[in-house]
Amino acid sequence: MSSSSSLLLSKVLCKLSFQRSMGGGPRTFPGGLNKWQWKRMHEKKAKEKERRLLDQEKQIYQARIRSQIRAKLAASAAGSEAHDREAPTTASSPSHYNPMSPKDQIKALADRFMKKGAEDLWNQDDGELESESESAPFRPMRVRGVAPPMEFTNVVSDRRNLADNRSRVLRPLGGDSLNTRRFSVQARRRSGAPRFRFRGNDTSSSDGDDDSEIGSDGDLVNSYRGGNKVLRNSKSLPRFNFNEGDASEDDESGSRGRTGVKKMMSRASLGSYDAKKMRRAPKAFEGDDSNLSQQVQFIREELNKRKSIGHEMGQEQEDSLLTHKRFDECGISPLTIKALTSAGYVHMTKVQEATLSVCLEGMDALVKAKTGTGKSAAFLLPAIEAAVKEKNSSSNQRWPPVVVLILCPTRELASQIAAEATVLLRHHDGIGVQTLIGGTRFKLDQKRLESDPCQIIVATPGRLLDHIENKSGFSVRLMGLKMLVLDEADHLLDLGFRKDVEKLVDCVPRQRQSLLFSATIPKEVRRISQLVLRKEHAFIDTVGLSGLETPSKVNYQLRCRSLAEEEKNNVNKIGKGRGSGWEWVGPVGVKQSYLVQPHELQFQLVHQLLKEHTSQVIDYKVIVFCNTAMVTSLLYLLLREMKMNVRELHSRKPQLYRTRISDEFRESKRLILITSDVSARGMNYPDVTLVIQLGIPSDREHYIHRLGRTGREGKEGEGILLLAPWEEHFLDYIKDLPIKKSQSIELNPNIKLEMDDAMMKIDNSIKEAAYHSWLGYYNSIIEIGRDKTTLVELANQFSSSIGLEKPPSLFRKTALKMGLKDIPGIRIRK
Ligand SMILES: Nc1ncnc2c1ncn2[C@@H]1O[C@H](COP(=O)(O)OP(=O)(O)OP(=O)(O)O)[C@@H](O)[C@H]1O
Repeated sequence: MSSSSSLLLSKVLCKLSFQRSMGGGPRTFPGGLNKWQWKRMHEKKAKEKERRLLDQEKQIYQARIRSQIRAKLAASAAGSEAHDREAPTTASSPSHYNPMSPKDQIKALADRFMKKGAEDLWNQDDGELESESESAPFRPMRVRGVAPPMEFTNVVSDRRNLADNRSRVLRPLGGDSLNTRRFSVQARRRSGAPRFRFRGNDTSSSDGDDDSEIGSDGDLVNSYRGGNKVLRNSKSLPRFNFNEGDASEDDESGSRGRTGVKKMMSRASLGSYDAKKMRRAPKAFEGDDSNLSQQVQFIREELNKRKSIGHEMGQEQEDSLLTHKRFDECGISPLTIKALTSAGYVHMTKVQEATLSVCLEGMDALVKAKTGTGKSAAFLLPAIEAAVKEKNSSSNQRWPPVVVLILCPTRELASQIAAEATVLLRHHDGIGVQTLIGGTRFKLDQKRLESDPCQIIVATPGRLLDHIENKSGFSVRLMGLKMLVLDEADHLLDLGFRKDVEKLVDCVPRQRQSLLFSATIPKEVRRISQLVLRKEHAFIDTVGLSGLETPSKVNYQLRCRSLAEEEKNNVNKIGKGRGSGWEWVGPVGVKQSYLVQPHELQFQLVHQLLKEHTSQVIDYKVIVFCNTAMVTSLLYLLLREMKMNVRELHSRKPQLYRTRISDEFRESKRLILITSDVSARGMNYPDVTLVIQLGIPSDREHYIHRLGRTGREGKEGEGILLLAPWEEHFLDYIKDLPIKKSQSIELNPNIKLEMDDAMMKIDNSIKEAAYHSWLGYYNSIIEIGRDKTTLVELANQFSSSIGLEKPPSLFRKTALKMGLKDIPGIRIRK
């Protein structure tokens, strides 16, 4: 020991003994510092940290200014000279930015940074970065690797979207252009309405079920989802434009160290998709003698021609979910290609095209794509490739390590994904997939894991944790994990599951690839996703500029008809079919509408809607979503009593039953499924013709996912939301979606009598449970649950509408927990 260090040590010991002799608690801190030194050191550290953050903010701000100037310069280069001269001034003009000085701006940003939840530093309050210029040139490029230097803000935005016809006609023929892809971690355009939130109701049980319903004793269990109070602002966020001049912008806007490779799509390879075809200026007139009317006529024709080219191409792209890119172009192993081909997958869907290369490169990704657009295959293919790679590199072990772990929120979804993986793995010997889901015998899982080793596991979080905690060998197998996938990521990161997911993430190696997929990715989830993802991850959003997560495309259905018919009816025609026997018969896609009806009439309304639909659509297949398992059960029994062809599926049913019903519904036509939110996400039931949502969904995301059970793979579908008058406020949260009020339906009084009869036949215990779960569900909704007196009145109306003489009583403890103990109309169980 050197003399200086021994001196220091003796000083520390001396100080300690002095303090001990003075009595009281420890007065020294590590390194022999006293309280004040310790405090000062921390203050200094905090100041340093603050300064660093301010520096970062400053850089970001400067990058924004530079980016703005470049964007303006680029725009003005294409536009007028006058604009060109103004560009640098406009960059900082108050119309685009806050009228603050840069210094104030940085300070404001830094102040906000210190507040809770301020990680998303570039939100709408920062003022517009730049306008969503329609005239901004579309320049396809390829971005590889995003390595942001900062903890919070990393922006690499590729704004190639399909919002306008110009961009639509540019398709990634060569394979490298990702025109539907946008990369970013923060500073992203917000799609819409504020997040509709529940105050309570943990809607997920640990086994991954997704019902919000009463506890096992029939009592109301109201576990709180507190703390999630972040409201989303509906204002759109500005985004950065990338163009040829943006090479340095990547660095400046928070991605220092990133190796950006931009590939310009060759004009030759664009073939008929050359967007410039549309943008090219009309041929110049030569000679001065051409008269003005000729010129006008020429320009008109030219414009019409361009319009029709754009329309055809845009329509072609919109119509098809598939892109031109084939699976055999992207380095997937031949055996997987063989399986894909026999499953009928030749071309990629948009989300697959946008994500596959990134995921195959080993990068972490957060992916948002519409429901029913092939997200499962988009993560299964890289997962299979990871398993193949690992199998080739590792020796034959008796129990191979688990290479890929796929987490799903529900058991049915896990089974469905495992089934899809099995199909894709059919030609790969020695690579297996297994499910670990609740509701099955734990011992059986263990036996399967031992007898049938697998590299890919699809699991619900609760059961997976059981295995980790109770089977030591299993944790060892997880040490070889290479890829973690979260399907329905926003739901898995929501409060109901988050703790489990956090624990699971702690049990797997840090050196892994993580992929998060969902049709909905709210702002909070973007932030929380950092729990799982590396900082350097890609955010891939194929939902596009419309920001509509629902399959709400509006295209034109063309129906062939005879010319004679056309002349007779003089119907509305559009470009392509003009004069050739085509007519425009209106928009198709998923038709969304809502109906308002008091709760006591809603069952009857559902019955009437079902009757109408089943009489009109030959191969009908309908899903009716209820908010709780017990209301699902009641409606099912009621409709069954009324001789409708129904099935029920919710978390109160045994797993074997659930699997059987799920399989039956998948295979069938002419069947109605009454279900709770266990079927809301990810379930791929082909050809669902109608989705009815009974009552207010728990949030905007649930509405979208439930609706997404219809209109899959680009097919048509219909969604109807039934609301009570006091539930109409929910419409504010989905006002950006194309949902329209439906014409009111006159209810048949005879059906009412029939329904009352059927209701009488249902056991009172079912109705009581339905009442309890109804009360629990609505009590958890902030807007309704706040006014307890009204809530209880409404619940009592519901109770009498389902044929209960008086409202069922509650346990005192439950009433207390729900804040309903002294509310008039609540009966307490003695
Ligand atoms: N490349 C492809 N070619 C043809 N069909 C495909 C392709 N990719 C996926 N599909 C089909 O599209 C359907 C929907 O796929 P999938 O269930 O993966 O959608 P999703 O985006 O995960 O939906 P959700 O958001 O509801 O979970 C499935 O029937 C699947 O077989």
